[in-house]
Amino acid sequence: MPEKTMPTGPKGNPVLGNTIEFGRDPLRFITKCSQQYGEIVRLKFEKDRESFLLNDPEHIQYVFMNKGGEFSKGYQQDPIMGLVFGNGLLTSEGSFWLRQRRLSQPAFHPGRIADYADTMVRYSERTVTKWNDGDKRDINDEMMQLTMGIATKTLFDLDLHQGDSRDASRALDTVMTAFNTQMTNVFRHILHLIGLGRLVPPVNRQLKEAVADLDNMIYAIIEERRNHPGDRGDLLSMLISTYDEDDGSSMTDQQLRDEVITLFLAGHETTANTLSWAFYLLSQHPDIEEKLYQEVSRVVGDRPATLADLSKLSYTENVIKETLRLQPTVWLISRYAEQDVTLGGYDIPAGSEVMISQWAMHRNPRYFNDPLTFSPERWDNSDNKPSKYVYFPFGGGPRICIGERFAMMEAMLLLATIVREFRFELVDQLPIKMEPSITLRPKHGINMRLHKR
Ligand code: HEM
Repeated sequence: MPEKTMPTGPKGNPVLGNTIEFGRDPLRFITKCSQQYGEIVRLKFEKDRESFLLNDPEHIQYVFMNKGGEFSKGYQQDPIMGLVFGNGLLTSEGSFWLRQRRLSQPAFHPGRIADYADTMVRYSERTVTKWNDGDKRDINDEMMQLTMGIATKTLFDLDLHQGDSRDASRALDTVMTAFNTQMTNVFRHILHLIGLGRLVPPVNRQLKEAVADLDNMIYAIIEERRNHPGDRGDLLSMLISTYDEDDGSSMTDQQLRDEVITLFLAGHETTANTLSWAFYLLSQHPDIEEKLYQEVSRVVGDRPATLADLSKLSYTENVIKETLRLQPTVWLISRYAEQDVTLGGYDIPAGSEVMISQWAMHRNPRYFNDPLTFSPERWDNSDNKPSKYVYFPFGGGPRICIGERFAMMEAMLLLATIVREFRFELVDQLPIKMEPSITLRPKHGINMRLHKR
C-alpha cells in the first residue's frame, strides 16, 4: 500500500493558522490556494481540526456522492443553525434527511412547480410598474423584496401586500438579518480557532426572539391548514399532504415548520443574489444585454412571459448559467469526515473539514477558457459541457439543491420580464464589493440607474 501523506498548503500564522488571510479576502485566498497547490490543499482554521480544499473533480464527486456515508454536513452541532432550521432538509442527516427528502420531493415535481410560473411573472410585472425611467435603485434590495414576495406566495399562499402577510414577511426578514449577522461574527471564528469554541456566545437574544415570533406565525398557519384541509396550490399544501409510502406517516407540525423555514431561507436570497449579479454583469456588457433583449422581444413580445417560453429562451438561460459560473451565489460547500478517509492517496483524518468551492472551480483556467470573461456564448455548445463536478452551482450528489428547477425557472422568468422593460446602468463605476457570507452577495448593494426601454 502506498504510504499515506499529508497534502501541502499555505503555511499561515503559527497560532491563527490561515484564518487571517482567509478572513481578509476569502475569495482571493481560495483562488490562490487552488492555483498554487495541488489537487488537495491543507489549511488550518481551527486548533484541533484539519481543513482541506478539494480541487479535483474526482475527489469532489467522491465527497458529493458520499456512497460510504463518510461525510456529514456538520450542522447538527451548530446551535444557530439548529435554532433557525431545526432538522430541515438543509441541516438534517442520514435516514431522517432521506425520509424528509422523499416527502418533500413531490412539492418540487416539474408539474407542480410549473404552476408557480404565473406568480413569478405577475410579481415581477408588479415590481416593474413601480419603477420609473431615471430612478436610482439598489437592485439587490429590489430583487430581495421581489423574491421574498414570490417565496411567501408559493410557500404559504400569502400575499405580502395584504394585512397579516406583512407581519410574516417582517418576521422572516428579522430572522434572516439576525441569522446572517450572527453567522458572520468574526469573534465566533476566532474563538474556534484558538480552541475556545465552547465559549462561542450562544444564540443571541435578538435571533431567539425573532425565531419565536416566526414560529408562532408558522404554527398558526399550519393549524389553520390542518383545520381546513385542501390544496391551496402552494408548497405547504404539498408538504402537509404527502405520506411516507413505507409506513403511511406524514410530517409533524415541527417537521413542517423546519422545512418551510428552510425552503424560505434557502430559496429566496440565493435567487435574489443570482439576479442581482446578472443585472450587474449585463450592465458591464451592453452587447450581451442587447442580445438578451432581442431574444426576449422575439420570443415573448408584449405579452407576459409564460412557462412555455422557457424552452425557447436559450440565451436567457445561458446568461443565468454564466452568472452562476462567474458569481456563484453558493461559493463554498463544507463537509466533515466522520471517519478516516483516503482521497487521492492522502490521509484525511476523521473530524476534518473538507471544502469544495464553486468560486475556485468555476474560475479555474484548466476547465474554462478565458475563465474571467462573462460569456454566455460558452454555453451554446452542448458537446462541450463541463462535468458536473467542475461546474456545480447547485451542489451535487444526493444533497443537490432540491430547488434547482424552481430557481432556474424563477431566474429566467424574472430576467425576461425585467429586461424587456428596463436597462440598468451602474451608478458608481466602482468595483462592487463582494461579501462571501453563506451566500455571495454585494456588500453594499448595487446602485443602478434605470432606463425605460
Ligand atoms: C440560484 C438559486 C439557488 C442556488 C445557487 C442554490 C444552491 C444550493 C446548493 C449549492 C445546495 C447544496 C448545499 C450543500 O451541498 O451543502 C443547495 C441545497 C438546498 N437548496 Fe438550494 N439553491 C438555490 C435556490 C433554491 C431554492 C429556490 C430552494 C427552494 C425553494 C432551495 C432549497 C434548497 C434546499 C432545501 C437544499 C438542501 C437540500 C438537501 O440537502 O436535501 N434552493 N442549494
